[in-house]
Amino acid sequence: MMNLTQLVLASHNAGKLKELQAMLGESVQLRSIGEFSQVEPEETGLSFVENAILKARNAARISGLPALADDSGLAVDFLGGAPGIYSARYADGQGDAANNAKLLDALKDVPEAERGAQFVCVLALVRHADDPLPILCEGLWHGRILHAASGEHGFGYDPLFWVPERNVSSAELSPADKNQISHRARAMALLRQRLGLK
Ligand SMILES: O=c1nc[nH]c2c1ncn2[C@H]1C[C@H](O)[C@@H](COP(=O)(O)OP(=O)(O)OP(=O)(O)O)O1
Ligand SMILES: [Mg+2]
Repeated sequence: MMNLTQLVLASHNAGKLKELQAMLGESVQLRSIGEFSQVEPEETGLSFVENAILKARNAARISGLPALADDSGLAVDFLGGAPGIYSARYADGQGDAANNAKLLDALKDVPEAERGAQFVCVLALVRHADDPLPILCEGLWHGRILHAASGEHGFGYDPLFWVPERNVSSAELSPADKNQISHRARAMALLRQRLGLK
């Protein structure tokens, strides 16, 4: 269907590259879009799907390679699904620590039972920039927002995301363990099926 030995990953997030490459194994080499351009496209979509497609098309255009994009984020029940597609920009571009501080503050007096949240991941694969039929796969991961950060692994909101099936924060999971159960792992399992990868 396409030459899948090399894909460009339409992401400037090193954490995603590491996780996705580990999930794909050695059969497919993920090259970072950072090899081709440092300019990040504006994520103007209103959904994870739209932003994933937009990033994938942009990377395919720049690199000339088939492109995989990951648009993901954290949807918090008490906040009506925010920060959602705006997760990376929640604290106006000040980065992960500021995003986490803002989230803790927004949930300051919210009781345990109302702290439910889910990580969302949409993967989009385009064969070329104008591909009329992108492959789309999504994964969700349900958990709860902790009252304080815990753990050193992962990236982004991982230190605040309590994983009920393991009783630890997602930043306390080993990378291998997170890659078995995360939103990204679920989306990637679907993508592998779609591509006929073992
Ligand atoms: O497994 C995860 N563990 C913790 N946090 C996570 C995870 N997955 C997504 N997140 C957070 C990070 C960021 O605040 C937002 C993604 O935003 P998103 O625009 O998709 O990615 P990004 O800007 O970091 O890199 P890029 O757009 O170049 O792929 O959700
Ligand atoms: Mg982004």
